[in-house]
Amino acid sequence: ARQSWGYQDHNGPEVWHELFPLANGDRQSPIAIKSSEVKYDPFLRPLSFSYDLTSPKVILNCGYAFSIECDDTEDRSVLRAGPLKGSYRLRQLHFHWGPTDDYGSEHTVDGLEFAAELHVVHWNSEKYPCFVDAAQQPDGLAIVGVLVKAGEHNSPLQKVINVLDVIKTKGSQVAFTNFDPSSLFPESLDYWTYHGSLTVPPLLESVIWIVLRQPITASSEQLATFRSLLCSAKGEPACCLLSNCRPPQPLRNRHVRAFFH
Ligand SMILES: NS(=O)(=O)c1ccc(C(=O)NCc2cccc(O)c2)cc1
Ligand SMILES: [Zn+2]
Repeated sequence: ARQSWGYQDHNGPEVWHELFPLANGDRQSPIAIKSSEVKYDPFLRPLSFSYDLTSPKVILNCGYAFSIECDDTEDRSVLRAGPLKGSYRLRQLHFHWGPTDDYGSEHTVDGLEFAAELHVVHWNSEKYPCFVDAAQQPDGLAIVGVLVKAGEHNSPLQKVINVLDVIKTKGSQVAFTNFDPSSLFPESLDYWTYHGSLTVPPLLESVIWIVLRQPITASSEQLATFRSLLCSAKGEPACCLLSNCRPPQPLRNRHVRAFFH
């Protein structure tokens, strides 16, 4: 069978459409946010989230990133309000990064690329019975995107970085709990919002994106640790996951709304 997808030339974002035709859809993510073209929407509300420290359960190397997987069998950690109707249950959080500190975010702002990007993934547990079902619906998922720029050491992030050496190879995982995902949020919860998709295959167009305006920082050393993860499994020739960011996709017939003036 054809190689599965990845981030190298032979299986990366430029050829995903061969296996996943949605890649050329009309509400794909990420996008290039142009602040001059966003529209302030007075009906948008402040974001409201409440995360239970014990929701995170494991951290795993899924081959294209590492993700902190949460127990989403009940409504213990939820995101509400903002652009959302109802409440969205926390599922997992993960990062995207690039080969150097000069780029690696997925969303860009006024042409600016950041070093990395955090995605906090939630699904509409009021309307749908599980994540997989919600992922098939236009209002099924809500993902908070946090831009990461190279700079000061990030101490809440260090708790995550400290375990990456234990999940070096694809498919490895380790227990990871007593962690508050909101400890990674910036002080301001100002955001842009638009309707988009998953940024990796299956690229489903089921995401209400909430991109925070204020970036967080991470040190160059912390960012370098991301790149030391392997996309190869144990026993395979080592292949570093140097980059796992998809470039911005056409905006097509979409508008980006701002919560702030
Ligand atoms: N980069 S992203 O935040 O858009 C993102 C979030 C979640 C996922 C994800 O959960 N993928 C696995 C998946 C998705 C839909 C249906 C499935 O059965 C599995 C992928 C990308
Ligand atoms: Zn992501």
